[in-house]
Amino acid sequence: MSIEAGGSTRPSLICREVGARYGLLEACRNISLQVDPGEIVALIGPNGAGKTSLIGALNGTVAGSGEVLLNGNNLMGMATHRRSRAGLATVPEGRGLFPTLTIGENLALGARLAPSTERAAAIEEAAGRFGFIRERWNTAAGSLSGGEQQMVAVAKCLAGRPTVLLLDEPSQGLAPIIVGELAEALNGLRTTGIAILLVEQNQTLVSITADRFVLLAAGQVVSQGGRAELADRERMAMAYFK
Ligand SMILES: Nc1ncnc2c1ncn2[C@@H]1O[C@H](COP(=O)(O)OP(=O)(O)OP(=O)(O)O)[C@@H](O)[C@H]1O
Repeated sequence: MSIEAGGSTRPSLICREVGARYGLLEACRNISLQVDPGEIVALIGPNGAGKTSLIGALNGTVAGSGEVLLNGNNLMGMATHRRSRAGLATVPEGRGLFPTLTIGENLALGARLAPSTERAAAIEEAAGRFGFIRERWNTAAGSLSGGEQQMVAVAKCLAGRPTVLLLDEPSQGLAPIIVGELAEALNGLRTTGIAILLVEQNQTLVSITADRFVLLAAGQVVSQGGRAELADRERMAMAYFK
């Protein structure tokens, strides 16, 4: 499926039978899922379920198998930087910022993935999504709070005008009020048509952002569902969240 966003047709992220391995250890296998434009899909599951490994197989930082289809191309087998160029952006668990560079410099680096004629506008747009960014433009990223760093990391990815955003545990270490701000920002990205795959163990963030969830356990998909099931907070909390 694809929708019109910002005047252009956006593709879905389609994963077919994706696996990830570390040598002989198979961290996940046969994962098939789809994230449509403007959709937020939460990848949930207990510690060690294989969520981060799946993200790695998608972006090329972990050995992967299967198909990762975006815009008619199979990204599996491509080098990581080529997958980024193809529109797949990742905010990794450690956030991936350059701590000694300023916010502005980090966004400028992110924008290098956007076509050169679009970079200035892409930076402007990404910065505008988070209130504090403009005010603290010349501040070193490493001196920001955890929540601010998380938002700058998202903005850095957005500056590259990606089609798909992979987010690995963005709420980790953040105060509840900051998680709320992050949720608001993620929900605000729907209108851009970006497809978001959100690895998350924070039940609040998942329940207020995700359109659908995919539940992994022991490296396999054991359940999938929509908002209705996500709303069953108690069952989810008892079974799968920290
Ligand atoms: N670099 C690595 N080398 C070897 N095995 C690894 C490596 N990273 C993860 N694993 C193993 O792969 C399996 C899946 O781990 P993974 O980190 O993907 O799970 P997860 O669902 O993201 O868990 P968590 O929520 O704790 O991050 C686990 O058995 C883990 O021990």
